[in-house]
Amino acid sequence: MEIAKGHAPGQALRHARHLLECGQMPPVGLVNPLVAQSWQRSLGAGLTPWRGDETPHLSAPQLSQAVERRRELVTRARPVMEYLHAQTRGSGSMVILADEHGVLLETLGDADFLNRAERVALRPGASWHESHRGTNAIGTALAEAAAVSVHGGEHFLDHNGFLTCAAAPVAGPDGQLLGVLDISGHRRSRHPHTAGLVSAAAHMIENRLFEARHEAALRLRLHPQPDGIGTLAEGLLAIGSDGRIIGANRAATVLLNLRHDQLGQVRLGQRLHVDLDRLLEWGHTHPGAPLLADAQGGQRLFLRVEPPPRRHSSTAMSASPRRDALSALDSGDETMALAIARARKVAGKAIPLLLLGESGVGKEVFAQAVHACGPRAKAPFVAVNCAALPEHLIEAELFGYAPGAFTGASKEGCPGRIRQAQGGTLFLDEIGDMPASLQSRLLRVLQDRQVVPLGGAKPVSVDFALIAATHQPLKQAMNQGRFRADLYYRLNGLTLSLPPLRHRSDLLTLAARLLDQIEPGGGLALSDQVAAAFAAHGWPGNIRQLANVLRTACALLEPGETRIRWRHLPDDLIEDLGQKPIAADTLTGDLRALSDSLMEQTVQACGGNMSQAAKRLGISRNTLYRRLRG
Ligand SMILES: Nc1ncnc2c1ncn2[C@@H]1O[C@H](COP(=O)(O)OP(=O)(O)OP(=O)(O)O)[C@@H](O)[C@H]1O
Repeated sequence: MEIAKGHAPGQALRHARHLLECGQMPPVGLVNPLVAQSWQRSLGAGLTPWRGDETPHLSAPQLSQAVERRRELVTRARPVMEYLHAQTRGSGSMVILADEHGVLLETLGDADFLNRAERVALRPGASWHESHRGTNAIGTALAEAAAVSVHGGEHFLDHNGFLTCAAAPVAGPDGQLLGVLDISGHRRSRHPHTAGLVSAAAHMIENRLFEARHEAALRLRLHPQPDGIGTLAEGLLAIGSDGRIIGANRAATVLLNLRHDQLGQVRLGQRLHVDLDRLLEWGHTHPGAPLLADAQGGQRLFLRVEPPPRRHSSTAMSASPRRDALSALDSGDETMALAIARARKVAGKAIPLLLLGESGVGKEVFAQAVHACGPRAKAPFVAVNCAALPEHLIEAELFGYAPGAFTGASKEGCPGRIRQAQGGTLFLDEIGDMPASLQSRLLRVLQDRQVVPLGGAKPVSVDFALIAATHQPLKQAMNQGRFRADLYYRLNGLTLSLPPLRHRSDLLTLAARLLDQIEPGGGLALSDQVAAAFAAHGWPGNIRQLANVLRTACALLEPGETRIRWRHLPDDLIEDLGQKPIAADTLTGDLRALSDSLMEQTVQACGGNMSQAAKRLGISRNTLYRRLRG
């Protein structure tokens, strides 16, 4: 740690000490700035190079209390200290663990290099705080919260000049300084690698503390290089069941630009572009394999995912089952859950599915999920919107045509959508709008499992699963003669009605899932007021409308903002929501009154606890007080 300008290193230090002993601080540059600052602090504490502040040794009960207070640190540090001791055996040095006050808790090693008085000073219970012993590696590492080496005359007290010491602080998983690890020996035994060894060992202890603290959580190991994972340079993250980062080691805080005081507040998605469900799935299906992810700052990091052990399945996250496309549509509504269960039973069987439901309830999404969960998943899913095509084109679109079959037809011909679905699933959307002339042709295809392209004589065999959908009451259309009865019965192997959004009991869960799809892991949520208004709204456009509203709202969020509030909603929706306020008996249609009333209700629900209510509402306590005062 010695530096010298115009002096040989030893000379510079001797000169600096001479000045110190004459009561002067040496000029800048004569000793390492860290040492100079520490000397300054030592003088400020009233010490002189000849006299420390010899605080009494802790008594045995006091020492056992101090050890008890740092039991976790001592337990995790001991094997690492033993390892260090093995590495330094025979070098005449000691491995020392001190607490955050500089009190020695444990020592290991050869004390032969010490005389009797010195042995007492390096026994557990002694304090090496800077204010007692001036500049020394343990005290100065604590004061600087950084790894420090102090050699010979750099020690403030003259009588410690025979020592060479290297120390590194040890922080807990929440960044709190817990203590310091040190190797001290006779100055003759100085070794250039000691400082690095101590720092690496302190990291090792920190990682052991981290793993012990977060053994039940989802943990991520990260590094810019795949080979860096598993080394002391790796970042460690612990993720809570709600997706928040609850623990990070020093390397992870640097890699993710994270402060320890942000732990528990920042969500993983705010630092890494990853989806929590996907991470968990990866961890289970690819144990040990690194996954590449982009950090917010643009850096690419390799992650190793360690899912929480299964025995801790009480947390929501670890309990989350691996989901396929159909169960991903189940967010808690009973009617949907029943539809999903029934669809799952017929997926892959030669039973046509007819999906009924208002526009935007997710019929096509449902059909895709049925396809994805069946044995035809690897073959195409082909959707045809029967209402969107002019009548004369539907025929060509569906059945295909031979080369030059009609004016404007391409020379190569066209296989048609039905043949494109070969082996997979044909989804006929808005089947209720299919012209009568085509209904009979479609019926023939379904009966014969053959297609005759327009202008072609030869029938072509086809094999596909059929799912049809309509927002029209198809049975009524059949009864009124607008839809062929025989086709109706061909289509409806199993009819499932998907509920409109206003009838779904899981609207808010669905909204939360949509938000997570829009910004995976971003921790976006509706404010309580908006959530309450959404839950009471009629949603004529169903999930399509909700998804669009949320997409726009997310685009309007300010950077760092995660709550969707009134100001993020389109004016026409706010009007609609205002016309249908929730709890109509207690509220007027006025939005201000609506939100005031919600605030009061929330305060009541929180038993008058304003902080809790403010947190739930996503506003500051001051705003809540101000609004309630009126
Ligand atoms: N479970 C869901 N999760 C996420 N988004 C969904 C879900 N269901 C539907 N959506 C979205 O809602 C929109 C409408 O879905 P879809 O096209 O499946 O509805 P539909 O009932 O077939 O509508 P239409 O009858 O008008 O064709 C799409 O943008 C889709 O992405």
